[in-house]
Amino acid sequence: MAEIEPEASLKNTATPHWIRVILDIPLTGPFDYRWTSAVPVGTRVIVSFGRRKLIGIVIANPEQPGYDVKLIKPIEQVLEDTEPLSLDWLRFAEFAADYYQRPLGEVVLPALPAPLRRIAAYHGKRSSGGPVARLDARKTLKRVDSVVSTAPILNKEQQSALEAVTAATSFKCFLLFGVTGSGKTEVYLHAAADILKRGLRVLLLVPEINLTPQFEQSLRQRLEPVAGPNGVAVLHSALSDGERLNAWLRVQRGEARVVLGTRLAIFAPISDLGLIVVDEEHDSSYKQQDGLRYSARDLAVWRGSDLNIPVVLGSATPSLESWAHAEQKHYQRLDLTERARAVTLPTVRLVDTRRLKMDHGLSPHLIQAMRDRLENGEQVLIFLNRRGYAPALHCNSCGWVSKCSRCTTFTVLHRAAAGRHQLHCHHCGLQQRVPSSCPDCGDQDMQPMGRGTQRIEEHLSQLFSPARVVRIDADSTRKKGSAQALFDSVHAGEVDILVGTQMVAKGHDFANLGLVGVLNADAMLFSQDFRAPERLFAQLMQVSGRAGRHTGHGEVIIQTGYPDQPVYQALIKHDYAGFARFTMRERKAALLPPFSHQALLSAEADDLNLAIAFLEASRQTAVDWTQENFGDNRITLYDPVPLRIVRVDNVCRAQLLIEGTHRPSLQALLKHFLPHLSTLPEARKVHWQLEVDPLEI
Ligand SMILES: Nc1ncnc2c1ncn2[C@@H]1O[C@H](COP(=O)(O)OP(=O)(O)OP(=O)(O)O)[C@@H](O)[C@H]1O
Ligand SMILES: [Zn+2]
Repeated sequence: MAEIEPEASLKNTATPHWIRVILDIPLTGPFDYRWTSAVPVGTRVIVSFGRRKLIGIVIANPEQPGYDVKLIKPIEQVLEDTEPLSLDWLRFAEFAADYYQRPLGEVVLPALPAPLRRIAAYHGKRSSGGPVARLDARKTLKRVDSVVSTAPILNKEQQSALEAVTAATSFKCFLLFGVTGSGKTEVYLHAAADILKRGLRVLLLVPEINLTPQFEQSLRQRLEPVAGPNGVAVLHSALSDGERLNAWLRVQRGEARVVLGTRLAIFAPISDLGLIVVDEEHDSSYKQQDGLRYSARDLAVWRGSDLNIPVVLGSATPSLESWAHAEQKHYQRLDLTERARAVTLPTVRLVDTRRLKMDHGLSPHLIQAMRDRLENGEQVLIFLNRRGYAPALHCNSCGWVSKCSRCTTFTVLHRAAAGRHQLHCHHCGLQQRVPSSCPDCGDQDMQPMGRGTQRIEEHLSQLFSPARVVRIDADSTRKKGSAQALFDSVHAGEVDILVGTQMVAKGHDFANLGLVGVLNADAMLFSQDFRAPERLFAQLMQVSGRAGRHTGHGEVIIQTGYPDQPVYQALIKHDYAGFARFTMRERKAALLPPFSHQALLSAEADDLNLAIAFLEASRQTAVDWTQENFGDNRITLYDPVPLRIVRVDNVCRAQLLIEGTHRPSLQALLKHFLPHLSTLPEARKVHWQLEVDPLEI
């Protein structure tokens, strides 16, 4: 740690000045350059590196360079079109780099909008002064008229949650544990307004923005009267480079006082921060799945503690990690036990499918309940977490099943335009024509195997004709804005039956939706991943929570072949706490998180044996080191294993799980062991990466 040295440097008057710079390259830095004067820490500079020119960030002005003076090149250009990155922001990035075991340059530079780190944006033919100058020249600030909005009066529970949050004048982490529809959003909005009135700023993280544009809209309406017109900036990965740069600059320049964003917004260069909110804190989209594999939720807690400000984590189904913190009183729990609109939680019913005659995957109970609701003018949601027409195509005479040639998976049958079908691999993207006869036996009796959202949509349209059926999943929402249009039509009452994947479960406040039907929930029940029941519970609780939000009397029907499973039994009672107690006991017995900490080393190679050999050698290195340094078995190194889907796009994958009950020891091992891995002879033919606190195993 402490590579960044803000103080020492600028006093140094000797020339030339040595400038220490980090770059986004896989080599261990930092790198020293010279310049005619001191350069403030956090400044972006253009330097040459080998034959390339790169944009880097100044982290120190050392008195002496780190290597031979003769080798040190001058900086090419000091970029002054933005303020230097602030010291507290750099400290935050340094923590992330250290914790997730990545070089600082690979954390800091990717966190900036692309034009600020891309050399072509400055040296290209049409760069005219760089991206910031170009943007400022073009910018005509659109004035948004602030609408005075009507905030509902908080109920007692909301009010006391709000008071707890706004009373915190130093770091405190709150777990806002509120049932679905309990009005957590209102608590965030009121708390945010209070913080803004004190002249401070607010960061609000949500799992998804594109799916809930209404949320962005109501946030603007409610907070712009306090934050100022254009006082809200939105940051997420679907923005264009220009939009992202614009929002980022507004945040850095202090024009935007509220930042609403997805996980990447945790790296927003926001100063005078007074509150961080993480909505749906259990959601796995807070975890970045490539590059720097960070958890924005965990980083939010660190940032809050570093800045000494309150942090609010909200959920109806908190992660067991956060729940454990609350149990141990590290976090303060704030409970919202009732729905804000004074309506009841939905009734959850399990339909045991084992002895039933099903119609295209639908039980008679579900069909009848749908009829009743539709007749009553209410909307129905059918939840099935499986897109496509059918999970595979199958030959009835020889048993052949459609498989991907590049991955160890089935290919999924999709209905393409004009009713034609295609086979898609959901892992590598391969698309194939449907064979007219079985490739193995030549028989023409090929049938779809199982059901996806498209097939259910097709069947429901026939069964409930003329009801208006709409499907919302990754396929039906590929075009920009199409998800919003589809959700708008649901809110406008132009849809009777909504079929969807987990996209429909998150955060939507449907006014007229009375019934939720859940198909094929069991698929997640017997996964090898120890977190599968936790995820299943959260998902089903979320989707159930869409029923009866405004009018009450909502109903949820879960079709299952295993009604006795604890997950389902807890769901019918809306008993998150009971589920958590049960699951926590299991985790404790097996010493799994949150009772231990994990890291996952994964390796990819053309040949599975190469990946395993590398992991085996890595394991040995780690075993030797822990024996020598700890002399005990406080760290467990499991055997390397192939991934469940071992080959994807012709690359074989395996992983090594490292586990320890004492986080600092685990961190010490990782720190020691990573630099050795690339020197292992077995490393030559593999790609490897390390993930700290993996969510999926
Ligand atoms: N104090 C209040 N009085 C009346 N209505 C309220 C109040 N607070 C919130 N609401 C309304 O209750 C509904 C549910 O609120 P909200 O969507 O914030 O719940 P939530 O806790 O985020 O739920 P979920 O976790 O299911 O997404 C919304 O329609 C909201 O406008
Ligand atoms: Zn494939």
